[in-house]
Amino acid sequence: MSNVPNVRALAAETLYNVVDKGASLNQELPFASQGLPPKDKALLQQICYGVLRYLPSLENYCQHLVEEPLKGKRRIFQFLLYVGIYQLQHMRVPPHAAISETVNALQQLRALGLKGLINAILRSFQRQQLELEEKAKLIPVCLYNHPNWFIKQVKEAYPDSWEDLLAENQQQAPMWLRVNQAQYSTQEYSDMLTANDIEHTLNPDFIDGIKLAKPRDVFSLPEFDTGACSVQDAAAQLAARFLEPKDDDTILDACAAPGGKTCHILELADAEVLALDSDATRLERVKQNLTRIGLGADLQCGDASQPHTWWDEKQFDRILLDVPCSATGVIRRHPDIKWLRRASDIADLAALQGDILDSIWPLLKPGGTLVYATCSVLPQENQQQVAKFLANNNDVEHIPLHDKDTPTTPGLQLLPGESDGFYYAKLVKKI
Ligand SMILES: C[S@@+](CC[C@H](N)C(=O)[O-])C[C@H]1O[C@@H](n2cnc3c(N)ncnc32)[C@H](O)[C@@H]1O
Repeated sequence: MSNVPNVRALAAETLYNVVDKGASLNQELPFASQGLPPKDKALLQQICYGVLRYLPSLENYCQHLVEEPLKGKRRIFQFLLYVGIYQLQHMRVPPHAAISETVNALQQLRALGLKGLINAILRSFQRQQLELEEKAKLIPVCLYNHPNWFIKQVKEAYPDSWEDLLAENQQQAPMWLRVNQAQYSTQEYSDMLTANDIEHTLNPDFIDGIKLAKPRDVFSLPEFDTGACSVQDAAAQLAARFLEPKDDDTILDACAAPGGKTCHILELADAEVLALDSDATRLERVKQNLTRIGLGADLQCGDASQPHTWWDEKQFDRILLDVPCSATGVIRRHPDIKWLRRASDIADLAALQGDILDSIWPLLKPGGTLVYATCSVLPQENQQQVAKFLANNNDVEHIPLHDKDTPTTPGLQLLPGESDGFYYAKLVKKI
């Protein structure tokens, strides 16, 4: 027996932990990938992402193909079936190899007795594929491969573009770099990439950013280890630019971990930054990121909605509020979000965000700037949140970020495409 773990078995276990047990893919994948050769790591990632992207269709095919649903501990074999069908439907693996490797996974899963059943179901899928696909397309959840509650909310919010948004969520997100302006200009780093034959493009809407033609290992990027660039989506790179940090400013980054935006602020200005986060483990990553780029900030573990527990009563020149959110703008990067989030989470998150915004506002100096940000596409967490804040407070001046940014429909909403889905609003405290 080979000592190399079977990737399909690992994928079935990972998916079972995410979908049935509610674990996050971000935590499960590195764990499952431990010790795998790079090629198998990439395959495991591709299969897990793919199954999560197409989960409702895969479930639907199996409802037609499996006489008795696999329940309890046997649920893991249901996920193995999804892994097999996903390969047959979407990957370039030759069908005989997809089926035999999936059946071989049963050895690792200690269920050789199911060989005949899994083999027969996958072969039935092959025979009935076209018919099953047509049937599934009649059900909206399977046609769009998103949960019903989310389809309904984006349809309401974006009556003209909701289908494009859902289709975009099914794509692989591009890999963007943020050039550390304290070390190189974007053009200088672009030239370094060209000299290293690394294909990429620039976009004037994202002045610190470079989009790679293909994802690659970060350590193959020039001077990555000394902080010349960082991996960060283009939309996320707008936060620090909208904040406009200046040398000697005092700045609060109130929901800072893992620190992408903290680092960007410090790359743009020699400012005094307090990076706050309520999660001590995630705060550790802010430290690691700062160390790599060679810049420093004060780190504080604390709750942004309870400033009296950590604030020294000195107001800040600028505040970045990158609040916890539904992350529905980054489904391309985290397809598990579709299945981990519930409709009821949105109202809870909006209440928490409102609470944080109200609690943090007094910490801003008169004349100071606050940037509110989420990686959500849902108005409840974005425009509606900020419109309510503007209506309830008369010491806030709303600063438009584009032509249609008004106090009743405030902010800039980016939808997934060239960048991730993100929302920004800029507020200044009246003097
Ligand atoms: C969207 S992430 C921030 C990403 C970060 N700004 C970056 O660019 O790397 C939101 C963060 O808010 C933190 N958080 C959640 N509730 C919080 C609270 N009540 N107070 C402070 N931080 C909180 C989470 O731990 C999480 O790290």
